[in-house]
Amino acid sequence: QSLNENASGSRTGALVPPPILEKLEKIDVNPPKGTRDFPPEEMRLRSWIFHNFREVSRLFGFEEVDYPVLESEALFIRKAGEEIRDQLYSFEDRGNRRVALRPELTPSLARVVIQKGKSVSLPLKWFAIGQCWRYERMTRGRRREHYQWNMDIIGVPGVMAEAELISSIVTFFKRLGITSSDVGFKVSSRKVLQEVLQCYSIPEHLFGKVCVIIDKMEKIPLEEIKTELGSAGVSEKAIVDLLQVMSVKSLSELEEKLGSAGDAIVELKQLFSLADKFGYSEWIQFDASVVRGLAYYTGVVFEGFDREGKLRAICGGGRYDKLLSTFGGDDIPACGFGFGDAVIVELLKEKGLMPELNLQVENIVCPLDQELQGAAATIATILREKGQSVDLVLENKPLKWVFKRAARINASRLILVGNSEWQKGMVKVKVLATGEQYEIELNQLE
Ligand SMILES: CC(=O)Nc1cnc2ccccc2c1
Repeated sequence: QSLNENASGSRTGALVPPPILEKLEKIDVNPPKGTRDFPPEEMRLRSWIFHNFREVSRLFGFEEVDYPVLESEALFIRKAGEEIRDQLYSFEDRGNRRVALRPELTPSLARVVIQKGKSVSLPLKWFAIGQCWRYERMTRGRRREHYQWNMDIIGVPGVMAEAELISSIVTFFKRLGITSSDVGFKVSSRKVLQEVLQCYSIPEHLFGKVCVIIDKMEKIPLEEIKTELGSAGVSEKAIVDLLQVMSVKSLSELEEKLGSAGDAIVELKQLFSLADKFGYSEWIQFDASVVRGLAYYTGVVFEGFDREGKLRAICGGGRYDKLLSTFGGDDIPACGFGFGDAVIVELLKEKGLMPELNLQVENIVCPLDQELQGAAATIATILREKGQSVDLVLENKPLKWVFKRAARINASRLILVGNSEWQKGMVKVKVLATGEQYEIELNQLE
C-alpha cells in the first residue's frame, strides 16, 4: 500500500496516517549491564583522553590499526588459567561458529601480523584504541567493557623496544600533568622466573601457567599459591626458590642470586641504563613481584601504579616473543602494553587533574524572522566554508531563547539576520563576552 492510498486502495491525495503502532510500554533506557553510554559530557572526557593517546602515538611514530571487536573464540583460548579466559564474552553465532568479543587486542595484532607475513617490513610500531569486553557475573558489579590504548613494537628483540614503550607512557602521563611523584612503573622480567625454573626442568608449556599463578600472589593466600603451583607440577623445592626470588628487593640482590651472566639481569640492567638516557629514571623501579596476569609474556614486564597505592594498576605490558609462533607464525619478537580508560580517570580525579572541557561554538546564527531563514542558512554556509563553527538556529525562536542557548553552547558571537540590515547586505554581530555590538557586511565576516 503506497503512502497516499487508503485501505481500499483509492488515492485520497492527503497522506493517510499509518496504523498507530501498538503502544509499547517504555523500553529500558539504560545500556546493558556493565556497559556505558557516552553522552556529550562523558564523550568530551573520553575524546580528550583518546586525543592524548593519539598524540603520544604520533610523537613516537606509531601507526594506528584496529581489528573487529568480534573474533574467533580460538584466538583467546589459552589453557593457563587466566582470569581473562574465565570471563571471555563468547557465544555461538548463527553459523554455529564459536566467536568472542575481544577481551584484549594483542591476539588480534598477532593474527594480522601473521596474515601480513612477508608483506610488512619489520619493525612494526602499531597502536590501537579499542573497546574490550569481559563477561562477569554481575555479582561484582564491575564493568564488562573498557577502552584500551595499546602500543606494540613487533620485530625488535632488544630492550630498546621496552624502553621506548615506557617512554611513551611517561610522555602520556606528563601531558596530563601526572608526575613521577604521582605514579611509577614496577619493572621486572619473567626471565627471572625462567632462570629459577630451568634447573627444575619445568616443561616449557607450563611456564605461562606458572606465571599466571604467581601473578595472583598478592591476591590469594600463599598456601593456595603453593597448592596451585604443586598441582601445576612444580616441586616443593622449586616453589620455595620461586617465592624467594619474588621477594628480592633490588637488582643487585637479584644479581647475587642469579649471577651476572643470565639474560634477566643483563636485560634489566640495559633497561635501567636506557631509562636514564630517556630521562625517566625516577619513574621506574625494579620489583621482582611484577609478573602480570597474561600467560604469553616471556621477558620484561612492567606496570604503572599510583604511589599512594589506592588504585589498581593503571597500565601494564611486556615482551611476548612466543605469541606469534604459538599461532603458527614465525618466531617474531614483540612487546607492547595496554592502558585502560578507567583507572586513569580515577587517578586524574584523585590528583585534581580533571580537565575543564566545554562545548565551544564560534557563532550562533539566528534569523530574526521566518523569511530570513534562507539568508541565515547562506551566512552559516559561508562561515563554515571559512572553517568557522556555526550553531544555526533552525526554528523561529524568541531572542530570549537564543541568548540562553548562546550561553549554554558557549558561543563566542551571535549573528543576527534582520530585515533592514539584510537589505543592505549587512548582519548584526554581538560579541557575547564583551557585549560589543556592530553591523558588518557579509563578506567582511571572518
Ligand atoms: C576498571 C575496569 O573497567 N576494568 C575493566 C573493564 N572491562 C574490561 C573488559 C575486558 C577486559 C578487561 C576489562 C577491565
